[in-house]
Amino acid sequence: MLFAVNMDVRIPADLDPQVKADTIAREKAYSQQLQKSGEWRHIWRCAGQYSNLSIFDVADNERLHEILWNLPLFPYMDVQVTPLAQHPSDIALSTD
Ligand SMILES: O=C(O)CC1=CCC(=O)O1
Repeated sequence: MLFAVNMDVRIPADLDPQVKADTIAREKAYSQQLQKSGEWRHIWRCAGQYSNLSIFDVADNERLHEILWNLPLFPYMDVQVTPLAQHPSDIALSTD
């Protein structure tokens, strides 16, 4: 199942710099592990924002929830999830 996930990162200004650096490093390692496994298909920076737009390919809603809930930055994020369906105009689906 494909999902588009928008993550807006809102780290408090008064968060300890070492905790912030450690959390961001753990976020990167966690994300890259899931990219290698194929569940985190794409990650794009939303230009001009501390946000990303990511595409996940996971077995079900529960697996997506597990992945998002365990993001090290999750406590500092606003997350929006959009389930994706095939578009009928997608030329990849065309039999013509
Ligand atoms: O910087 C971000 O957009 C938050 C984030 C998600 C995965 C990652 O490595 O950083």
